[in-house]
This record gives sequence, C-alpha cells and structure tokens, in this order.
Amino acid sequence: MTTFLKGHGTENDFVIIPDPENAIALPPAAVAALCDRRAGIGGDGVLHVVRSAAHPEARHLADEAEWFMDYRNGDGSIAEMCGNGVRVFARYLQLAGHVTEGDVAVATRGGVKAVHIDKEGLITVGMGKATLPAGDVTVSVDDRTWPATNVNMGNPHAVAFVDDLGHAGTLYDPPLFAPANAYPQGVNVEFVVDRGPGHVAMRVHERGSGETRSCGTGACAVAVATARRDGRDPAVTGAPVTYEIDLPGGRLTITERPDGEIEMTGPAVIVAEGEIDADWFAGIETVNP
Ligand SMILES: N[C@@H](CCC[C@H](N)C(=O)O)C(=O)O
Repeated sequence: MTTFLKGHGTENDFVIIPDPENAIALPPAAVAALCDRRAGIGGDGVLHVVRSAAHPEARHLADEAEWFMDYRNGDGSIAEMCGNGVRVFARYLQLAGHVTEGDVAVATRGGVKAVHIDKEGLITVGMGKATLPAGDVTVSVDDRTWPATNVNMGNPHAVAFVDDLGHAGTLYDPPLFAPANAYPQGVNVEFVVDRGPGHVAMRVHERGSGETRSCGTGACAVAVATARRDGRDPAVTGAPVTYEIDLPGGRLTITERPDGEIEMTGPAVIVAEGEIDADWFAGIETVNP
C-alpha cells in the first residue's frame, strides 16, 4: 500500500508521498496522474519525502539534513525549489514525529534550507539569496505588455508590475515573452500590484503547474523586485526590508536582510491522509502514456 497525505501552504497544494528509503518509482506520468484534480488526488505538485542518504541527488547533504524534499511540479517536471512546499514538508515531518517544533534542516535541489516551526502555526524558511540576472524581457497577456524583472530564487522568476491583477487574464495559458528564447528552462511569472507601503498583492503562473493560489519562491522574487523598484536595498542601507505579500490563497511575509538572506514566513497545513489504490497506481503509465 502506498500512503499519501494532502497539504497546502497558503493554498499552494501538494500530494505528499512518504518514502523514506526511496522505494517508490515516481515517473512524470505518475506525478501528473496524482496531481490531476479530476482523475487523481489533485495538487499543484508532489512532495516526495525521502531520507537524504537514500536519494542520489541528496546523499551528499545527508550530514546536514536527514530529509530530502524531492519536489515535482504538477506536470511531472522537476524544479529546484518550492518555498511553500518546504513549509508543508516540515509540517509533515512534525506530524509524522520525525521532528519537533523548533529548527529543522531540509535538503532540497536548491541546497539545505533552515526551517523554523513555531508554536503559533507559522513556519519560517531561510530561502537563501536572490540574484537578478541582467536582460531586458517583456511579458505579454492578451493585448497588454509589461517589462519584467528577472529574479532567481534557485528557480527562475519574471516579475511584472501591473495596474490591475485582472489584466493577467485567465492565466490558463502561460504568458508570452520577448525575446521568445529568454527562458530556455521555462519561468514562473508573477503579476504585482501595490496595496500600500511594504504591501503588495500578486498572481502567479507557475512553470509546470499553471496558475496557483500561492508561490513561496515567487513571493520572495516579488519582494526583492519591489524593494529594488522602491529604491530599497538592505545591502546598502544596512536595515532589513519586509514586505507583506497577498496571494489568492493567503499572505506571506518576506524579509530580506543586509547580508542578502531572505526569510519567508507563512502557514502550512496537512488536511488528509489515505492510501493510493494499488491497481490504479500500477496502471498509471499505460493510462497516461
Ligand atoms: N510553488 C512553488 C514553486 C514550485 C516550482 C516552480 N513551479 C518552478 O518550476 O520553478 C513555491 O512555493 O515556491
């Protein structure tokens, strides 16, 4: 029997597959089938919970972090990092009794993340530093085009400031870019409006998942792009900069410190646990060639 759990962080939702010894095959078709909201369990992505020592991509991190978040997007593709996913991953580790409140290290493809589980239900993640790759890029939806800021949070983001979040349209399809070859590895696109001092709202179209109700790495990218637009750089002023980021699924608080390290704080909830039907799971590859 294969156990699964379902959880979310500000409604960025995940199918969680506990697999300490890395014994469960998760080809892209299996991930896509699990994430299918009509024919599967449903989620924006999968959190495959594996001991670092048991996974070839994380074995070298086993001394620093016992657990590896093998994150997959909803279409089965692999991503370097998932900010909401790390919080939900830590909440699962706590629920399963693998860790207790306090500090936990989680291995990801984007390196080891320092996670703090607090008593009030919030979880803070050390997300590392942002880089802002050079390059003039525009993002278009329907007949509107905006300049975008490139921000890399371990994974790529393009942040566009808009007058109205409705201008991002349905986001059923990925936004278009110019130049068209700007993101050979694909990109997550954030649309941002101002809400007040240190406060913005955003929508996101995620690489490999479509529009989601929240994106942690995206919120960090938005905080950094907004700070630079506002002329606020903690490395220059020596003072941390904090933004409240409203997403369709809730609020994340992002702080960038003078050394460039970014912290993200938000909720993480486990909502269900169950067993995957063995015949269905075994048949996925033929059902979803
Ligand atoms: N929702 C995530 C980001 C997941 C990865 C992203 N779709 C990508 O392909 O880079 C988050 O909370 O950061």
